[in-house]
Amino acid sequence: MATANHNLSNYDKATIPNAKDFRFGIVVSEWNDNITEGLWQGAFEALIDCGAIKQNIVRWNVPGTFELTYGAARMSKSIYADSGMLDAIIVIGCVIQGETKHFDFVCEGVTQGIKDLNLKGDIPVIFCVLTDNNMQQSIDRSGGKHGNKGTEAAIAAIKMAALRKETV
Ligand SMILES: Nc1c(NC[C@H](O)[C@H](O)[C@H](O)CO)[nH]c(=O)[nH]c1=O
Ligand SMILES: CC(=O)[C@@H](O)COP(=O)(O)O
Repeated sequence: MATANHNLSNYDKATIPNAKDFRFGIVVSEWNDNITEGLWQGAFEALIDCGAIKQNIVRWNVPGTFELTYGAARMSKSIYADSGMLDAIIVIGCVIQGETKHFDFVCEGVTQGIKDLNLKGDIPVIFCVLTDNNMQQSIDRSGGKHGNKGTEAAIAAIKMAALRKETV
């Protein structure tokens, strides 16, 4: 189903576990920050709406989407003295097609990198990366007419944190 037929901000709290006991890490790319800040806001607000505690949400910034993999890998190894390991990580980026093939390599690199972290690591890493043809498509998906992919990612993070807890 294309995003055009599925608003990214829609969720039913009755189908989502309470997030009050979960710890979340969010790694945010600074490239296209007019978009990534909107995605961050959507994710943060949805986590809080579903019961997460503000002190249990850790944010790190990285220069661009390609660095999200390293940021998530380092964050997954970080022990938070006051709360222990994280329960889920969300990586937030926005890649927009330019004049060259660089778009393809950044998108492929982050996709494979995050996939590998999910296969090899113990903490689920949620892929909140827009890979758009133009800025308008990114605007539409970061709080515009198609909703907010950050919201969608937050719900996925809660559900995967619950799955991880249930399958220990
Ligand atoms: N063009 C975009 C980039 N490019 C930068 C890379 O992500 C990376 O930071 C650089 O190659 C150094 O390693 N990043 C985005 O997030 N979005 C873009 O549209
Ligand atoms: C995704 C990118 O790296 C891209 O926006 C860079 O633009 P260009 O391909 O014109 O150098």
